[in-house]
Amino acid sequence: MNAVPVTILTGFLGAGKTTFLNYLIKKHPNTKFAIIENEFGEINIDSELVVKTDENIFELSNGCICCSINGDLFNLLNKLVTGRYKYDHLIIETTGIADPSAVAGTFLTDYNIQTAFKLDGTICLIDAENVLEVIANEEEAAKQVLFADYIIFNKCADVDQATLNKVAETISKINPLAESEFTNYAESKKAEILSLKAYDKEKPRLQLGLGAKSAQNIFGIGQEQSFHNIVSQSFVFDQSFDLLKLRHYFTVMLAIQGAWFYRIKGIINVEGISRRLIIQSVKGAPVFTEGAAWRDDETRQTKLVFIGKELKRDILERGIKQCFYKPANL
Ligand SMILES: Nc1nc2c(ncn2[C@@H]2O[C@H](COP(=O)(O)OP(=O)(O)OP(=O)(O)O)[C@@H](O)[C@H]2O)c(=O)[nH]1
Repeated sequence: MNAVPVTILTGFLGAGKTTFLNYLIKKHPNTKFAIIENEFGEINIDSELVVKTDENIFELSNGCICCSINGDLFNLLNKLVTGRYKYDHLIIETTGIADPSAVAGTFLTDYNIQTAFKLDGTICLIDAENVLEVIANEEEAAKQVLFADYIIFNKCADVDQATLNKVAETISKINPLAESEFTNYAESKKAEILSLKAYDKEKPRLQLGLGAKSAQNIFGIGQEQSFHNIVSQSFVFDQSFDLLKLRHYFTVMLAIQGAWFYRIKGIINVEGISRRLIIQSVKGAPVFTEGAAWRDDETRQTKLVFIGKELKRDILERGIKQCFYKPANL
C-alpha cells in the first residue's frame, strides 16, 4: 500500500486556512481528499464552511489538536487506515493557535502511522495585514512561521507594497528555509502545492521541538503559555435573530473592544431570511455574507464562536441575547 500524502495547514486565526482549503478542493477536482478540521472551541464551524463536496470531513473539536486532543488525532488516523474511507490525500486544518510541530510529530514518530501516511509538508497561511503584530505578541504564531515548509502571504491586496516588503523580509529572517508566495484569497499558483516533498529532502526540517526554543530566542517571549490567555467561547441558539440589532451589536462591540477579539465566526439564523447569514471578523469590523439556504428538514440553529483574550462568557451571552428577534408588540 502506498502511503497517503498529508498536508498540514497552519496559520494564525483568520489568516485564510479554510479559504485555502476550499480553493485546493476546487483546484484539484480529480483528487479525493480526507480532511481533518480541528477547531479551538466546542463547536466546529469550519467544517460547515468547507465547500460541500463528497470529501470525507472529520471534526476534532473541543481542544487544540497539538495538545489536549493529540490522542484523538491518533485515534482518528487509525480509523482512516482501516480501508473504510477512500481518499488520495489527507489535509489537516489546525486551529489558528496550534503548534504544528506537535501535529507533524504524530506522523514522524509513530511507525504504524508512518507506513500509512507520508507527511508532505506544512503550509502556513499568513495575514499580511496583521502578521507582524501577531508574531510579536503570540508565541504560537511565531512557531507556525518557524515550522512551515511553505508560506502563503495572504490578503496582499489589503496592504501597500512597502508593508508587504517589510513583512516578507521579517518572515524570511525567521524562516529562511521556507519557500513562499503572495496571494489574495489564498489563490496559490504553485503547481506542486500538494507535492512539496518537504520531508524527502536532506535538510534540517526534522527539527521537532526546536520551534519553541527558537521562537523564544528571536522574540524574547517567555515560557510556554499553553494558550491560557486565549479563550474560545462558543454558543448555540435555537432562537432567530434580528438582523438590525445583530449588525449594530457586533459593529459597536468591535469598535469599542476590538483589540480583545482575535476571531469571530458564526452561522446565524436570521428571522425572515431563508439563507444562513455568515459572520466573519478577523481583528476588525464584522463582515456578513450569505450562506447556503436552510433546508426544510433541518433545525435553523445559530452557532457563534468568539476567540480572543479573556473574553467573559456572561457578558457576551447577555449582549447576543439582546439581538434575538422579538415580534412587534410583544
Ligand atoms: N480581504 C481579504 N479577506 C480574505 C482573504 N482571504 C480570506 N479572507 C477572509 O478572511 C476571513 C478568514 O478566512 P478563513 O479562511 O476563515 O481563515 P482561517 O485561517 O481558516 O480562520 P480560523 O480557522 O478561524 O483560524 C474570511 O472572511 C475570508 O473570506 C483575502 O485575501 N483578502
